Amino acid sequence: MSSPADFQNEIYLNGLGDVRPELPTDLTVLERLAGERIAPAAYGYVAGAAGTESTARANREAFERRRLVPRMLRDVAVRDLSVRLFGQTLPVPVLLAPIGVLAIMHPDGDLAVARAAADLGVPLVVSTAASHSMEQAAEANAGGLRWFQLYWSSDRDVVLSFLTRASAAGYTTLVVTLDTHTLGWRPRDLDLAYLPFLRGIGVTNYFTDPAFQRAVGSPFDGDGADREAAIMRWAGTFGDPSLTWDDLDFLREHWDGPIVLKGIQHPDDARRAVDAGMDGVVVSNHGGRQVDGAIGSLDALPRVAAAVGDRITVLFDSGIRTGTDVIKALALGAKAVMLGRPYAYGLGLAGEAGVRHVIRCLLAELEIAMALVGVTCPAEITPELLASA
Ligand SMILES: Cc1cc2nc3c(=O)[nH]c(=O)nc-3n(C[C@H](O)[C@H](O)[C@H](O)COP(=O)(O)O)c2cc1C
Ligand SMILES: O=C(O)C(=O)c1ccccc1
Repeated sequence: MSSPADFQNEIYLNGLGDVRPELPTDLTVLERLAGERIAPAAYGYVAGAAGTESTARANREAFERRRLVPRMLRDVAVRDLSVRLFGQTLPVPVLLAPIGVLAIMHPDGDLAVARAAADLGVPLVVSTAASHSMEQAAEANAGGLRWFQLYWSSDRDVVLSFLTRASAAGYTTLVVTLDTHTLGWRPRDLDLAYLPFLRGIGVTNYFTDPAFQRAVGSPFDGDGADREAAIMRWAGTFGDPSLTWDDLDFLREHWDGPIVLKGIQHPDDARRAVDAGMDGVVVSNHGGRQVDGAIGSLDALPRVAAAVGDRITVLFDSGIRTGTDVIKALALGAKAVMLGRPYAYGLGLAGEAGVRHVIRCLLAELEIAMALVGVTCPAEITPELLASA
């Protein structure tokens, strides 16, 4: 049986034949490389964050501030990275975060990511704003575990249609993103006046949707004069800032599987998620892309985890860059984490191979670090592994 940590041996053995990895194995270095090689507007869209980007920095700083305290002589020869979530076994406590408009990184976009995820056994969350349709992504992800991320459109017919399509395409869990009913103020994109959607990227799920097509006026082929009308319709209905907690009943009624709320930072909101009958929350600040000055996501995690206890599942994202980051988030109460920007950079640098590289680096480092801090499985990762602040 191969394990993620074997990637380390593979790299060193390849070195005997003078073959070295084509991309950096430190994902923060890979991020810098992406800044040098990827077209500025596209790179800026991915790397950018809201305002002065202080929250994006706070996300990283919250990880830097916490330190692990390794334990010795605990027999870590046999490791099992799997976790049980919502009645499913995930091979690793890591999922790929939903990232829209991936085609700005590489023409294969979501298909390359979906293939790499299925191949490496990493569950994938496909974005509503994907560059390929959710059905195409599902096909590329055949045999993989996939969840669907919903941007809750102000057009309820479109929401219903998305839920029906997602269920039919084998998406098991619904991730509802609450923090982006409106785009944050993003100076990098504003300064370049660059928004991919207005160029028709990231709208495929809408353009292929029968309810959306009806609203624009059929027949609609996504071309010519129709196209502009469709993009404007998208811009006008993408989010619904009027939503409240009561609206969650609508989703419960129309989605059979687990529902997870993404973008939770306050413990009271986490409690409300429990009260609303949700199955989980993702502690996330959208990678600092929405509210500049918001709390670093890892700093929000302990109080959210304490608020919900074991009643629902706590997931985490925003700032995961290394295997030890995963350990820190799990130690503070997350059951699993979502990896964001790094895999988009991998995609931009080297397509599917780049995504594979990023995933393999993160998981290898995670398994190795788990063994070195003295744990054999995610359940053994507890707050005692952290130095008290
Ligand atoms: C380019 C880009 C596009 C994103 N698109 C979506 C999206 O469509 N849906 C969503 O819920 N989150 C989206 N996110 C947020 C990610 O799911 C995740 O919360 C964030 O990337 C975590 O921060 P990190 O990448 O710095 O770790 C996007 C993030 C980036 C960088
Ligand atoms: O760019 C984003 O952060 C994002 O999540 C997004 C994706 C699609 C539409 C609008 C925002």
